[in-house]
Amino acid sequence: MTTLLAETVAAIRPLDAAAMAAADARHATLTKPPGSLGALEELGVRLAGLAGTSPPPLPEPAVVAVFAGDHGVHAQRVSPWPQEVTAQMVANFLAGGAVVNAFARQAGADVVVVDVGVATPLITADHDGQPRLVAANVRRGTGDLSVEAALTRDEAVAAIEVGITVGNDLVDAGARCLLTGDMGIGNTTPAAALIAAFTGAAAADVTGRGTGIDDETHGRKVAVVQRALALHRPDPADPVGVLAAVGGLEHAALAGFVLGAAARRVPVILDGVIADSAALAAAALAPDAVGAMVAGHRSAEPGAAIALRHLGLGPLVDLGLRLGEGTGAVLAWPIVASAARVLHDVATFDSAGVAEK
Ligand SMILES: O=C(O)c1ccc[n+]([C@@H]2O[C@H](COP(=O)([O-])O)[C@@H](O)[C@H]2O)c1
Ligand SMILES: Cc1cc2nc[nH]c2cc1C
Repeated sequence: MTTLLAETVAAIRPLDAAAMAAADARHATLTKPPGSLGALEELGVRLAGLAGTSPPPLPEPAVVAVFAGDHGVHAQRVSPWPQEVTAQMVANFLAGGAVVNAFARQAGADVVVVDVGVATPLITADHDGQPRLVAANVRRGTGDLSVEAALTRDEAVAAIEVGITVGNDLVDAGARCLLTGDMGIGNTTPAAALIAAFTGAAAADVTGRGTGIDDETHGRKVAVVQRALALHRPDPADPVGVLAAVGGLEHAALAGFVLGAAARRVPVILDGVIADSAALAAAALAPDAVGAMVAGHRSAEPGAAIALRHLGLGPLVDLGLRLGEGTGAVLAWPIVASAARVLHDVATFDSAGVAEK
């Protein structure tokens, strides 16, 4: 391990039990039947444990970081879309025209785009006031994981450290909630391989329809994931090795982004299956990182639910989304903020003069 990754992992600590107990006790005094906010109560308590204080700080401002990369496994025809769409969508994010931009404007979140592994040099116009591009390309696309390692170990570590650095820089600039986003044609294939490697689930159970593929393509995609697992025999006790063998540049960067958030004790809202697969790598590197994670939504991709179950996280939103870009995380952010705000704003039975049962 190089210094930044090792330092970041070493800085990740368990949730603060005293702050959690204080938030729990405060919930009991608020003008609502005990437990009536369901999963939001557990979330508010967890936010307090992460911050080490009750009530926890409001998770704002929020920034969604969209990590973009390309995939050698695209050559196996696992996605119906041409690889150039990755770079073209990066340009669309920067121009403010993608779904994540619309959702972020609606919610009041900022968008940054990170080129960690796009195959072609990005030609982007200067759009005043629009999302920023972080140029941090580690490699112009991965190797084809069905025939070779996707990345070298050094490249995997470099991509993880891009994610840590992006997270640190955003927190230094004032962000108090980090949201994951991804863009990469073909990236649901390495996501499936990572989820199989870290959870032990079968390739057929974690491999889905991605952007929308027919039965023949899906059969080929399952076989590709099986072949990759048989070829590399990834060892979940060696998370960097797993990311290098069957991962992707954006998956590795997202793992680092999650670790960075956990080390800085800022909540990180996971988007879809790509973030969920990266979160498994982050949890394997630092089990206490799970305390900082919030499952924004349950992607329609079948590996997502399997990954979230392995992490012990329940999704906040379940709308059948399968877009990526950070869209599900942005939709979940106001729910996360509401869980924190309850502990700030809601009157107590005493102060409001409401009778208890
Ligand atoms: O977020 C998800 O769960 C999700 C599910 C299916 C597809 N995607 C997005 O679609 C692209 C990958 O799909 P595919 O079929 O090319 O592997 C990539 O850009 C992802 O952001 C994302
Ligand atoms: C158009 C398009 C937009 C996307 N956003 C995330 N993944 C995507 C894949 C495609 C194909």
